[in-house]
Amino acid sequence: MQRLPPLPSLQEIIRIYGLSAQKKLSQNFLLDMNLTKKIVRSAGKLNDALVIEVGPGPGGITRPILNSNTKKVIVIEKDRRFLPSLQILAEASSQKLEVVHGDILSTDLQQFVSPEFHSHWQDPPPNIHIIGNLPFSVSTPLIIQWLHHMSNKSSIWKFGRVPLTLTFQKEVAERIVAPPKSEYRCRLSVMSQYLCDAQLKFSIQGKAFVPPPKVDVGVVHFVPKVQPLIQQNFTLVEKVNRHLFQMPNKYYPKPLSTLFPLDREDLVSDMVEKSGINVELRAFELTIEDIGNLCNVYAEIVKKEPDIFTYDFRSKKSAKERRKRGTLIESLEEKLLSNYYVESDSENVDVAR
Ligand SMILES: C[S@@+](CC[C@H](N)C(=O)[O-])C[C@H]1O[C@@H](n2cnc3c(N)ncnc32)[C@H](O)[C@@H]1O
Repeated sequence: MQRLPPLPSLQEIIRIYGLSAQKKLSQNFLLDMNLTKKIVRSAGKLNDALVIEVGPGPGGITRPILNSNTKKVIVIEKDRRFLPSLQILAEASSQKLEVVHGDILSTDLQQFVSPEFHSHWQDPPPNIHIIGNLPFSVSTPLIIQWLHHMSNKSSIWKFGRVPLTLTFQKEVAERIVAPPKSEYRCRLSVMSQYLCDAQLKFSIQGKAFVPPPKVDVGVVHFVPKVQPLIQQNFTLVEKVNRHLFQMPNKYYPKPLSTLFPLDREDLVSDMVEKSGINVELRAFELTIEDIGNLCNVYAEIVKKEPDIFTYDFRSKKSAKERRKRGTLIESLEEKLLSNYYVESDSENVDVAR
């Protein structure tokens, strides 16, 4: 097994290259190698794997990845100040490591996959792993972008059910894995869980980072499901969820009603009746199966009346009317995640902003 030769410590690398953490890039480094090894272990067995690490910074996670008997490692880093120190790792790894300078939000990962790693969607996941400890402002829009790609089997998901191991602000990690009735249940829970098996592996206290962020961090492992639990297109599922979770604590017909113009209450009744879901369930109590039923009925309606899909309850006129009727309430969840969701309903929308 090829291991890295002795190298300067991460602290020394940071000092030698003057790598101060930049606030504008939300750089918080993990220098405790026990924790970086634990993150890498939570990705699973990496023998002979192709690993893509996003946001390597000074290389605290990259080192244990290189020491895990991996075949090829690609790191994608936006801040060019880290490139020389990552290059040292590339040389020490006999060029097993390839350093890419770029922004992960606009990088199509499929370019890094050679045919030997391809597999089919129905097969067990390919030996490709994506790992990253990114700034929170990047990891949330990124997971939404990637969930969208998984749903289309596009980008790197052309080559099978590539798993992800990513860090998030702990509260967001808890939301990703939250079951129905949990106080953390939100649209990110549903969007993640209808497409993936998502597991919160462990948490890391904020104070373990340098400099320490004000919040703790959760490490989440995602494996795409062979069969998504909702069989509708991502944009439609995202729209139904966005409406439901504007008011997670209200009986679900109320937030659902914002999907339709005010004079089309008949369609709300239609959805409730056809889905057969108890009207006394609140949005946060719905299971993914329930939400899947609602999406199916909504898709039927939209097929018959395509204009319904483009109806926007926040247009000036309807927003005013709805405010009067109390169906325009900003929830806490909305505030936390709103920056990470596009407001447009077009199919080709890039969900990362
Ligand atoms: C929170 S730091 C973590 C660094 C390192 N992975 C660690 O655990 O110590 C996030 C890293 O992601 C990089 N980064 C931030 N935004 C990025 C983007 N859009 N694409 C690629 N890298 C990015 C930062 O420059 C920084 O190196």
